[in-house]
Amino acid sequence: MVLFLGTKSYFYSSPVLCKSIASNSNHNHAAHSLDAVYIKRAADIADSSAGFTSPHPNFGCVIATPSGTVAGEGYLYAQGTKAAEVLAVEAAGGFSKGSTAYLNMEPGDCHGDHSAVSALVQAGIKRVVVGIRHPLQHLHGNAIRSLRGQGLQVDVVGEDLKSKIMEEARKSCLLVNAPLIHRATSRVPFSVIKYAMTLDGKIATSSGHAAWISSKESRNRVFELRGRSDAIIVGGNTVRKDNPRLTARHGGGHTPIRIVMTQTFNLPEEANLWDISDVSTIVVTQRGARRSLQKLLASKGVEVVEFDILNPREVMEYFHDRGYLSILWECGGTLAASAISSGVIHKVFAFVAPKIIGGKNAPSPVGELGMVEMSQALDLIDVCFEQVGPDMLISGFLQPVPDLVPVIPSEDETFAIDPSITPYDSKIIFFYKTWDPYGAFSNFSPHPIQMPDGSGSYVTWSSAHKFVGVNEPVAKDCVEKIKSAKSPEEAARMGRSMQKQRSDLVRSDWEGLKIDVMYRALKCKFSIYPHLQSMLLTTAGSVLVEASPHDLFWGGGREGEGLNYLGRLLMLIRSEFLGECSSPSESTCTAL
Ligand SMILES: NC(=O)C1=CN([C@@H]2O[C@H](COP(=O)(O)OP(=O)(O)OC[C@H]3O[C@@H](n4cnc5c(N)ncnc54)[C@H](OP(=O)(O)O)[C@@H]3O)[C@@H](O)[C@H]2O)C=CC1
Ligand SMILES: Nc1c(N[C@@H]2O[C@H](COP(=O)(O)O)[C@@H](O)[C@H]2O)[nH]c(=O)[nH]c1=O
Repeated sequence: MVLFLGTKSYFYSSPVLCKSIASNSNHNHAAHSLDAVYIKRAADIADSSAGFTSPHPNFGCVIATPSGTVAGEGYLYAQGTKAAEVLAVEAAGGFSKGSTAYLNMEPGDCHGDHSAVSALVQAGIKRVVVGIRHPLQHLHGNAIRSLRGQGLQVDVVGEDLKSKIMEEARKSCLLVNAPLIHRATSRVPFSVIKYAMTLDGKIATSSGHAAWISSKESRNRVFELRGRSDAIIVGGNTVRKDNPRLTARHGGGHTPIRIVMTQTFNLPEEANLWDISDVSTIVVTQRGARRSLQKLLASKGVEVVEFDILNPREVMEYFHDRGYLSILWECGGTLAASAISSGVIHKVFAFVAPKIIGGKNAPSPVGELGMVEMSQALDLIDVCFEQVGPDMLISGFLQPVPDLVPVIPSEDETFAIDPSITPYDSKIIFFYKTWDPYGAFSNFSPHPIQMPDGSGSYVTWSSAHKFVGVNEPVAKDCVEKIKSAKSPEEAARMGRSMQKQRSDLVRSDWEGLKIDVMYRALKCKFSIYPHLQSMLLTTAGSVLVEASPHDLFWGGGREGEGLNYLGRLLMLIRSEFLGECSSPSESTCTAL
């Protein structure tokens, strides 16, 4: 764990202890470290306006002179205000000439406004470092192309600048605009669930009283979280029990709208949420529920939206279509469970107060999820711990922030990989667990192979390849252990754990090699097990996607954010079999 410094953000807050974001490693790429620092700084300042404006793209720009000193900074305050780049160039004045501009995100330059690009060009900026490309398809790459076209050197993190520290810097850029990125890659807004619970895991007493569990400091923090959201949502029971206001009382700025989700419409006629003088309220309900009360609330100015099927996913898709980027769920455990199991929650903020209230029937933050074993628990990613007043705030992601690299191949791309797929008419076959109908496509299927490892010896599991040829006794020992692993899972686990403990033992050319090793292993597997080859051939015309929610390189991710290299290779091999191409791996590998 490491202290994550100097960041003021909705998504990770300072000072915090974060479980897996940063590393203590020596920075091998010294040349990158300054770039990384300034890209992170650009992400930090981009966040400055959040909470005071509706969640919109957050842009920050830092201008550093050739000697590495900051000459100017700027961030976009709101849509339509001066671009971050313009402000930074103005602040840097004459020092801009020959300097480097660091941008957390490629400028949008939408609606014909090219002010960001023009400002950088006219100021004589020599080099631009871009944290992430613009996530919206129609803007993706435009500004970068334009800057390059006008002679500036543009380095995009993750493309032109690759290293561990650059990867961390890039992550800051992804996080600061997570809601926008979600909008570009998903059909639901970015959703955060926040709750306050006692040390014994209760969000209210058995009678339903909850004011207050968390401290004043924590509640002030919630006001800030509200200000960073487009809407706050609660269930009908929270309205009945708490009569909440759900306003962002953080000293001005953006005020989110309030949403109530009720099936029965069994709501009070008088409630704080029906006072829409400062901010509006939308009640979403089941079609036909208590029309007379609907009319009464409508007469007070409350908007009522009826759904044929009222569930969190339908509701989130509806608000996504209405343009909402980010939603804060402040409901009780009943609705929370429903939202989590619908897969619409991306981040959790849990305020834990050092209090014990007890109560067998006192509610907890998340109701029934139907899980029976701890192995089913949802693991949070990038967990942060922060003390807020007397409370502990624990936050983390339930789903990774999507990467921006296009994912499951586009129709054109797929056609190029495998011409048997007709664009516009392709079916997607997902596989993941070995017991799925196409589970044999998984690398964990029980079909061992013997494949040459490049050093004259044979290995069963491709995981061993990443340590092959490394002249270190531990690496050699690891290769031997992986070779004798009982199952592919065990081999993969050993490989992962060794890589985690001793990343220096992974062969230096592994990144460039792993796709080829996987290709050869798959070609071998599907060559020597005829029934697997037949199964692969029966999928001709379909897109194959490994539905791994965790592995964003080999798998397709939960929401299609993964690169799906396993699926791509299988499609390639399928088309080779269909075209009766042969490959050397067929003759050099065997079944066990
Ligand atoms: N400490 C904390 O952070 C918080 C504590 N609380 C406390 O929690 C208690 C209320 O918890 P809880 O009853 O779980 O309240 P919820 O906020 O989860 O409300 C549940 C209600 O949501 C509505 N709903 C609509 N659609 C769905 C759906 N698909 N799935 C589930 N619910 C749906 C229903 O309303 P309807 O019945 O109207 O149809 C349901 O009864 C109160 O005592 C409150 O004080 C609440 C929020 C935060
Ligand atoms: N009890 C509890 C919370 N409860 C949440 O806050 C809502 C009340 O908001 P408002 O009326 O705007 O002050 C309430 O309905 C519930 O959603 N929040 C917290 O941060 N800490 C707490 O201890």
